[in-house]
Amino acid sequence: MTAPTPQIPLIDLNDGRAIPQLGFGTYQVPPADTEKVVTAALEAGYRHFDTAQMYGNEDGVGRAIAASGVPREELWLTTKLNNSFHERSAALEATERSLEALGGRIDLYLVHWPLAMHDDVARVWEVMEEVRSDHPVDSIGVSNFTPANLARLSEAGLSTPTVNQIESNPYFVNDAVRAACADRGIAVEAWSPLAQGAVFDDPQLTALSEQVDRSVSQVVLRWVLQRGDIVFPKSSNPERMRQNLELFDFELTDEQMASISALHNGTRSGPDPDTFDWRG
Ligand SMILES: NC(=O)C1=CN([C@@H]2O[C@H](COP(=O)(O)OP(=O)(O)OC[C@H]3O[C@@H](n4cnc5c(N)ncnc54)[C@H](OP(=O)(O)O)[C@@H]3O)[C@@H](O)[C@H]2O)C=CC1
Ligand SMILES: O=C(O)C(=O)[C@@H](O)[C@H](O)C(=O)CO
Repeated sequence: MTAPTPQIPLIDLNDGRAIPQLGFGTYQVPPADTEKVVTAALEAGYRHFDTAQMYGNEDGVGRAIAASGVPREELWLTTKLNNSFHERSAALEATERSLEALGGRIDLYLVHWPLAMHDDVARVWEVMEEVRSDHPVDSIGVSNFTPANLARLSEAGLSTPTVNQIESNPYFVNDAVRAACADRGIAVEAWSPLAQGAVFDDPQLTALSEQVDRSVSQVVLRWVLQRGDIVFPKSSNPERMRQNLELFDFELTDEQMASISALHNGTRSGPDPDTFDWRG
């Protein structure tokens, strides 16, 4: 039995398409559990899923979707080109594998990490443009791109990515990169919005959650939405999946928003894009 999907706002992309602002993340969902977890998320009402070649769980996402009976046009599927596949022929092969796993169509395909310490980001972006022209890949974007990486694409005369998926949470607001994206008309997707669980130990967020009578998770996710970013929390727990969808019947005041942003202390939950070059 599938729950009615809540009214989730759409964010306009610079290629004329529109993406649901709230979805479901699948990092650290083990491949063996993914079909079950994504099935539970579909039942909770999620229709937008974020996966990646790096996560090794695209097959499970695809199986859950195929078994769900949810019409494909009601879904949004994002996946990401892995770090070891930036070179053209490897990228084309990896894209074919992702398409096969995900049922033949990708809504949004991202360059997962820039690897700018080794490669010219313009080269992988040219490959992404080719993929979009020649494959059932509707929109292309980037992830973990710095302002310098974005500038390199425009200097090379290439198209503007639709989105930049970057770390953003109360401890690492990432506002300089968000501003660079806004200047270029690039939508921001906020990864690890809950700082991979660190927000739950925060006394100030606990106090605010008691004040507004919402969970800490709901308060933080609402903060992300009111900042205008796209977000896809991960949970393997059906009750928490449902809770993370219930974000559209309350609002944070400007003062409450500012108090969350003031928690920024520069602590990342994940790697720094200027140095991360893992190639699995
Ligand atoms: N492009 C990139 O480089 C990256 C992209 N991402 C994307 O962003 C998504 C979200 O980020 P992610 O790193 O997964 O971390 P999140 O910030 O979404 O936090 C996930 C953690 O929070 C817990 N949690 C979730 N909801 C609740 C709740 N309501 N109450 C209590 N605990 C909760 C989960 O535990 P439990 O499962 O037990 O509920 C899990 O431990 C990823 O899944 C992935 O899709 C993430 C990192 C990097
Ligand atoms: O989740 C992702 O999309 C990531 O790229 C990160 O998890 C990254 O691979 C990492 O944190 C490795 O430790």
